Amino acid sequence: MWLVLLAVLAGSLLIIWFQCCSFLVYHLWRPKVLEKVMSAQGVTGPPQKNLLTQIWELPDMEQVSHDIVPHAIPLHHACLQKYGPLHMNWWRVEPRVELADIDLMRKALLKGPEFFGKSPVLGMMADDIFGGGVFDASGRDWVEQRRVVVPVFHADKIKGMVRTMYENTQNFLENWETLVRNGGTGEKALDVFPEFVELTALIIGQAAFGTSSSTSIAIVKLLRLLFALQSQQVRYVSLPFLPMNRERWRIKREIHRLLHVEIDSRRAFTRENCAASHGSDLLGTMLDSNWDDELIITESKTFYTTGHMSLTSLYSWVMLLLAVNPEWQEKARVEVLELVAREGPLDNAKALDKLKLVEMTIMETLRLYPAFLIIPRVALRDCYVDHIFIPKGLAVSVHNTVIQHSAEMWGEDANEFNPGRFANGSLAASKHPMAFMPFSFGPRACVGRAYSQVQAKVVVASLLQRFRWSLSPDYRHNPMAAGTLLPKNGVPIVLKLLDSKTIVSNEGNRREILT
Ligand code: HEM
Repeated sequence: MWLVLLAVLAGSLLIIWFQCCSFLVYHLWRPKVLEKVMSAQGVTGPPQKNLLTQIWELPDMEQVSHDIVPHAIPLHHACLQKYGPLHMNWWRVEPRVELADIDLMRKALLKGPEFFGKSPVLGMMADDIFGGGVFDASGRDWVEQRRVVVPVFHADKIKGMVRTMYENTQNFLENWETLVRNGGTGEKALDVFPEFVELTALIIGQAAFGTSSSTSIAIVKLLRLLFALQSQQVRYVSLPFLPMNRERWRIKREIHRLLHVEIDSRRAFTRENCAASHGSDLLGTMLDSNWDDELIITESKTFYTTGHMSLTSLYSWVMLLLAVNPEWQEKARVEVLELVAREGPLDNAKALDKLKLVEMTIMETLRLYPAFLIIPRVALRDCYVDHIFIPKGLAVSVHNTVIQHSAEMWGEDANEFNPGRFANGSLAASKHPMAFMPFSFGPRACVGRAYSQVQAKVVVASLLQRFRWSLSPDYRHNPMAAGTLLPKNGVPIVLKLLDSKTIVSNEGNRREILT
């Protein structure tokens, strides 16, 4: 009996000892070694700081300024000013090399999956959602997952999704019209941010999983709750008995239950119809690839999240920018109404291709308010980025937003809203063809790029076709990087129905629009 107790005690002590050692190695010794390797190359920076805590306390901006870098990532901004476009910094215990030099950024992003992966420190922030999926994975796992999911979001496949996007958007905006009409005053103030969460959720649910609107919205709302709880957990303390963590696990179980129901019903449908395939959408493709249920659930969480988060932010920022730039709102509306009058409903890819001003507006919004402020990587093995030696385990931050706001790249009006700069396409819009990178580039570039570009045109064109809007006096400007760059206080907008069928065309002539 005593011997058993002694053995258990010794075993426990050994485990604790190992854990302490690995904590010391990975959290104290290894980071310092990495820092030293970089400082030997002349790449230095400030002492260790916890950069992640800052965003939650940021006060609102005094006015609607698009110069968001000093506001949304103030410590990074200050360090870039002080130490230049190549320096060292810390995210919690993780040393990182910060890159804001366009050529180094390009070379880092083009590195293959054998060299660069995703950082475990970032993974910790949203592990419940992304952990193990294509957004988070590295190395071979990532290669296999990406091989399966990329074809589903190929530009040619997206053309077949336009109708789904269009119909869902029209139905959704009809509810907005009813709200305005029922208001009695001819206008209605609405925080559009939570509205776009629902719209993007139901589109990704139907386009990628064939799921009903109510289930898609339920899944996305639970994922948002989970994300918020896990971010708080990183912010405070991670203890299993905290009610916050019990709530986290409850929500996670419920999301998994809902996704299991979807997987089972797709399997049953395929069996009952003796079909050779489970379908060509994302869910069908994953099932046909014989992935196990756990991986399908992880990937489903990834796509429900990526499929709604960035687009919700994009539409909110578009509405803000067009509200404070009414002349651009009017120009883009004329383009939409004229196209509809000529070609009928914008429910097909061919018609959407003709929306040039709308496209320029979307690009300018993504330049000023990109979904991700920094693109993170971690070296999976010793390698070089240009002449700089990057030791295995060192994290790398690519400062895409800094470049997208750089006066050197975009001219003195870099922080102004001017969609006109994209008149000749994104490559010619700045001094460097790579300076516009909201979807990143290289092997890990956004999987949902074509999907987003098409859906954004459908949604923005539909908004312009139905409403004229201005900013509510309640709006408080606070772009905050919480997962994606989102408006911390929402975007309350005053909506009005288009009151006249006659508009001024972009050439300045009055023209009848027959819609
Ligand atoms: C405005 C919309 C969007 C923007 C600006 C955006 C931007 C990005 C960026 C910057 C990355 C990181 C790339 C990197 O690490 O180099 C990314 C990754 C990713 N995005 Fe998007 N995204 C958008 C919408 C979407 C949508 C709608 C989906 C899904 C339907 C999606 C799926 C993904 C996935 C799966 C990844 C991970 C790719 C990988 O690591 O291999 N995104 N996105």
